[in-house]
Amino acid sequence: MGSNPHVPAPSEIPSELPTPTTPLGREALAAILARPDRAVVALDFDGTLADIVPDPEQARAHPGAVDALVALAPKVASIAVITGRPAGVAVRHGGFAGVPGLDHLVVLGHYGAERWDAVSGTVHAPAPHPGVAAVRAELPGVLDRFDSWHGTWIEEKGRALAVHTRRAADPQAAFEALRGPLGELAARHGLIVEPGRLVLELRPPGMDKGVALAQYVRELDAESVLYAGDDLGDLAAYAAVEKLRTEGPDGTPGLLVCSGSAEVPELAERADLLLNGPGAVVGFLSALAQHL
Ligand SMILES: O=P(O)(O)OC[C@H]1O[C@H](O[C@H]2O[C@H](CO)[C@@H](O)[C@H](O)[C@H]2O)[C@H](O)[C@@H](O)[C@@H]1O
Repeated sequence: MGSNPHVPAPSEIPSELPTPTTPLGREALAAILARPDRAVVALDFDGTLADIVPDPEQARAHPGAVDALVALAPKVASIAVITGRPAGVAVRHGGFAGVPGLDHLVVLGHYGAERWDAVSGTVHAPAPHPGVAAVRAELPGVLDRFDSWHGTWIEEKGRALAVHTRRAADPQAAFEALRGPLGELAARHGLIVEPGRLVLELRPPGMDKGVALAQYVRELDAESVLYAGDDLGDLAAYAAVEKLRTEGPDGTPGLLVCSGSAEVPELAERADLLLNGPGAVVGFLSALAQHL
């Protein structure tokens, strides 16, 4: 990336903000501070804006999350939540609908296959993949063949099915035991397995958070991007940011934020800024809003 005279030097990052540990991260944060109106802020939901809980139905945005987004929204080009959840579920659990100040929020659900926007309040989505109905019919029988079935359960996601092992007697053993068989089942019906935090999701191929994020950054003609995530499904978005940094004459500055956990070390290794879970992510977004 060439040095841009309009972008402050990374040393000018306010001391109240956590400093990214990488030069590219510091450069990206400086670019966001210099031209926030050209920055896209993209955020994962579970594990990043919402604490991880045993029952996905009980997950809610961190208490300070909506206020932080409201403070940030008028200062940046756009805020997008990019999640593996159905878009409508993330909107409901996040408390994102009808919030003054979040009138332009976008939620890209099912890894980008669905799109909800606050302006219309509706979800746009492609036709369902026929493989999902076939997998729905066979999945209970496949799980019954394994002892690790006890405590595992199926989350019905409409366009996908997720097998959770967090509440199994040995969550990691159940996850490992089921990964192969569920991969075979998914492949037989043209689906893929998306592994996550003690969850194996059987879903249609062709879309991921990286594709969704790159498309959104292009759509907004953004000059910088911040992406925050915590799980394996967020690695595609990390890769998209890494690619955006290298494209074009100067690249698009990108800040990779990790909502850290002991469960997924893979993101921390690639992040520019490691934060201690959703509370710290929300604190960072609030502090960022104050400095824009
Ligand atoms: O892309 P995300 O917003 O991070 O969504 C990924 C999956 O999140 C949910 O599962 C995770 O959170 C649950 C609630 O805290 C937790 O119980 C589970 O162990 C985690 O894997 C959700 O249930 C999935 O459908 C999402 O795909």
